[in-house]
Amino acid sequence: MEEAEKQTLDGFLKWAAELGITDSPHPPSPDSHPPNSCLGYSLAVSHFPQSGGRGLGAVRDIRRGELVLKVPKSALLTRESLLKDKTLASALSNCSSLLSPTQMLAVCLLFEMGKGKSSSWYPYLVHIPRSYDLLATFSEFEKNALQVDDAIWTTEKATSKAKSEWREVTALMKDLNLKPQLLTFRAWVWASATISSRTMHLPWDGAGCLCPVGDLFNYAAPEEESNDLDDVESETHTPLEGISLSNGEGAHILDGEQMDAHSQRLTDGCFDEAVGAYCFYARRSYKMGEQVLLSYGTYTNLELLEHYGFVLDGNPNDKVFIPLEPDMYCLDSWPKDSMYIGQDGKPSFALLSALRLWAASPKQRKSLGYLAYSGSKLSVENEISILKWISKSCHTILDDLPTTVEEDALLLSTIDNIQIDHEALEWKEELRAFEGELCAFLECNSLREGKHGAEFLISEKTRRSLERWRLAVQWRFSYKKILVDCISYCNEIINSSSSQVF
Ligand SMILES: C[S@@+](CC[C@H](N)C(=O)[O-])C[C@H]1O[C@@H](n2cnc3c(N)ncnc32)[C@H](O)[C@@H]1O
Repeated sequence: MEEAEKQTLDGFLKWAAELGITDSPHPPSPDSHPPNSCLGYSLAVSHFPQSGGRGLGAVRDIRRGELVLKVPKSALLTRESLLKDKTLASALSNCSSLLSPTQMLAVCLLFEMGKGKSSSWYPYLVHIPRSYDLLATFSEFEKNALQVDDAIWTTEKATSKAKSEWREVTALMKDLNLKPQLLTFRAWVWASATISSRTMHLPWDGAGCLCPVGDLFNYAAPEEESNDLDDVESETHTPLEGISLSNGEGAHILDGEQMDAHSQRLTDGCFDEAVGAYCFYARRSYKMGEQVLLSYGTYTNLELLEHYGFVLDGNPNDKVFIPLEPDMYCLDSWPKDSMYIGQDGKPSFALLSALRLWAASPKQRKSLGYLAYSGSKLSVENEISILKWISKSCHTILDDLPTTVEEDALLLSTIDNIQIDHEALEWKEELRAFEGELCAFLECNSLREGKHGAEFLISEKTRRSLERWRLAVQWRFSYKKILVDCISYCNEIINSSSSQVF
């Protein structure tokens, strides 16, 4: 970390301590001086290049269920706290019924940013990232690099939502005399992305809150997520949404019974009314030096990309939906979004059940339908026919995409090399296999190839575009990998079942 960066970080952690933020269960008594940092007892800010960059590491061994951070209500940046500014409050009061809570918080955030160093939140605001990689920030090239219609459509939807929300608040932001650079669509996307990727759930405010220091926890997917329909239905997509893990006043560790009750829940941070603070508990035990992670909720990789701007390798909650005809899902009552192929390449319970019924004869359906509902096979022939159908569908999807999973793996490692070593001359050789896509990247970034290859220095803007291109390729790679694994899974079962038939 550079010296200047370290100094502002130290200043921020001191400011946070003065607000009562602490990683210790034994805060100083009210009449003593606040410590120089809110961290140091359980956590420290550190860099984790493989999982989220800046994050929080354990400075001691931490036990599962321990309280690791407490952020008092008064230290949360909310609409309520920012609306203490009278100018802002009066401007917003005229149009509050026309705007969503998130739009209002975004306007409040931009207004506060406009105050610069005179904002009381400045020590915190200065540490919020200045750019994001959420789908709404993707250029046309980056969007097309996703290749899959569903993902492209989700990106277009995210961009058009951001545009229409921005248009709706433009007059208000002009009334507030925001500086020209804070009135732009770029600034709006920044504020919306800050809220999408950093806010935490509050029971009383639909926009949630920005939680200084608490928003430095990087993400780990909730473990042991089952494919039960109950879980599918109870999934939540609120950013960093919390479910109460409250243990009552003065208690700092969840007991075994409480952990059991909560261990399957979706998050490990929540606002605790009894304590009057946002409380973060360790979801598992950590060794000193390990990164302490938070589960923001259950997300597929496309959802992570849309709401948080990253993709998780081996995300246990990732899914691929294959096209189904209406007669395939009208025979039962499974919701359509429960019919998918899981991250391990296995078809979900509901998909298998629906297809077993669809492939059965009317007579079989009548006499053996109950087996399908309970997740059992109807017959070897029925099973082979549906696995063949699934495998063929996966092949069709893969064949329609412009690159293979192997090509994507190669492109990913090439982009990684470019990110590590910006030697422009190596570009051309390494990327020859992806000439079309490379040309589009160069063109979109107003770069041209010289006679020795791509002769240019990578600007900050190009570096960011390269990162988003990488994310798009990483996403499509994990998507295709699921389909490839599903084909192998189906073939394996078909082969072993065929030997039973013949
Ligand atoms: C709440 S912030 C976490 C702290 C953040 N790393 C920072 O420096 O401010 C959420 C953002 O961190 C990054 N992030 C969190 N977990 C990640 C992970 N497992 N892999 C990659 N990026 C992650 C994403 O950019 C995400 O939008």
